[in-house]
Amino acid sequence: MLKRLTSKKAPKAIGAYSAATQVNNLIYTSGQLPIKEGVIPQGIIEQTKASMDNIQGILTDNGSSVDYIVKTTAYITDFADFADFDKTYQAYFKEGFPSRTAVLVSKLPKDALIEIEVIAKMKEGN
Ligand SMILES: C=C(N)C(=O)O
Repeated sequence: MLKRLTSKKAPKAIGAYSAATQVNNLIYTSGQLPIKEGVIPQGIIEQTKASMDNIQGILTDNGSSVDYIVKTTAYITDFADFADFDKTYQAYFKEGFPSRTAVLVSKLPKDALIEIEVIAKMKEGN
């Protein structure tokens, strides 16, 4: 089973992608740019929060949550931001951290500093 997912808690796609796709009991989000209320906030801390809030919204709207994230990939444009990104990111997790890959990239859409995508399991019964 393959299902395209949407969420009112995440920004509208800026291109040809769905907020996420569900395959069996796994949700694959698209890369979430740090768009909050239509704008990209300043700085890596606020941008990390915005991307993670978007991910949280997509997951909770679709029968999952950040506690069910299996794997995260974070794309960052400046590794000088890494410590602030990491500290902000880790506050979203209560029971250990998902697997993660952090990748340095030269540029992101809308000149964002970060974009985060996740693979998450559905909660039992969803
Ligand atoms: C923002 C994106 N995830 C994209 O353009 O693919």
